[in-house]
Amino acid sequence: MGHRQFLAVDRPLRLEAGGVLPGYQLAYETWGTLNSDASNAVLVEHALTGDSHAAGPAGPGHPSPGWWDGLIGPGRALDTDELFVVVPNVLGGCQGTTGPASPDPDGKPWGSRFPRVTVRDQALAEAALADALGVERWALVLGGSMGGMRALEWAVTLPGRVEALLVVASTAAASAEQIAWASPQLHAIRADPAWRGGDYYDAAPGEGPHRGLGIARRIAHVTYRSEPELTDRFGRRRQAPGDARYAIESYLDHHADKLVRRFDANSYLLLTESMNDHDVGRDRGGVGEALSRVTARTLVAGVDSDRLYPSYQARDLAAALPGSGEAAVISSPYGHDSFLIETPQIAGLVKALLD
Ligand SMILES: CC(=O)SCCNC(=O)CCNC(=O)[C@H](O)C(C)(C)COP(=O)(O)OP(=O)(O)OC[C@H]1O[C@@H](n2cnc3c(N)ncnc32)[C@H](O)[C@@H]1OP(=O)(O)O
Ligand SMILES: N[C@@H](CCO)C(=O)O
Repeated sequence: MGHRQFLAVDRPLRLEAGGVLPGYQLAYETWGTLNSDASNAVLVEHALTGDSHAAGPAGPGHPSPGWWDGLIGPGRALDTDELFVVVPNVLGGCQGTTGPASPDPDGKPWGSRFPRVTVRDQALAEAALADALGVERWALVLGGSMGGMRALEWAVTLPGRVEALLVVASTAAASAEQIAWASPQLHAIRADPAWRGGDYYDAAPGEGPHRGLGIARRIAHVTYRSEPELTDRFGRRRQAPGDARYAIESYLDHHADKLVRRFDANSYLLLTESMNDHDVGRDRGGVGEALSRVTARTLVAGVDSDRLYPSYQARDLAAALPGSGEAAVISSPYGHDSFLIETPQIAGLVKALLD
């Protein structure tokens, strides 16, 4: 429990954009025990640079403690004395699940040949994990940001398999603004000469497209926080005497340095484009029509200071989801990243939905 496991899926996955993956591996972690009628399983979906390690301390293969540790564990909102909590790493990612850095059937890294993957494909890929674990119907599927997109796709694509749904700081379809913020990030990586068209896996250690990925993370990280928070925390301060950088620049450098040490640039591109492509209404007669398929008990929450996924998107989503009440508001100065920081508020939402 709480250590990384792997599921090998040996059948082809036909992808929405037309490609095929001949097979794939999913990395996942679980906490708690599946009960005899498999009615206590919860699926937790991570965001862009998250992974399967949602709970527990740092350890081998996990440089950081679980990203929703405050939520998952004995006596916590996702009480692992009662619930069986499952967290897969997303398809196309780089933390154990098949992605561009993984070997193709000939044993060479996929690199530029890895097919385009949508959020819908990612949810369907995870259905194989539910099957393998013996979970026909999740008691709850939840996630924030990109994880919220995946949770929503589960509830629309496989409505009979989702009893309750919690979507935090996310949207039914990526907006022009969200695609706009992603655009310079994609360009930054592709403009890095070390990216080499996506086939850089033979580069010496430290010589991959780290500059491009670091620039992408700096741009993204600004959008993850709020303007008042940055003003309060950093203002116009310089980082240190003799350091020409402003403190905010040093902060962004730090987050860029941390990401390039743990994340693959091609996965960043792929996942960013899957978020750009996210639209639950695609080929389903539009967003309203798609959301009308959802049978789960639902709760949607937005963050009042989120400039990347503004809270009106949560309100619109809640209004269009059958049976969902008004969107909940997470009140926080921390912007989009509040879904990772304000765990007591998320815990309240989980409890409200489960009770
Ligand atoms: C679900 C998932 O998908 S995400 C997986 C986890 N997410 C991430 O790692 C994303 C990147 N990190 C983050 O977004 C945030 O750190 C969060 C959301 C995880 C936590 O937010 P907070 O607790 O508010 O952390 P904050 O953004 O202030 O960052 C703290 C770090 O910045 C560093 N820092 C703060 N000020 C400065 C500065 N002026 N110069 C350099 N570094 C600085 C701190 O030392 C600390 O470093 P550490 O994380 O290596 O210990
Ligand atoms: N900090 C989060 C934000 C994206 O939603 C991440 O890196 O996954």
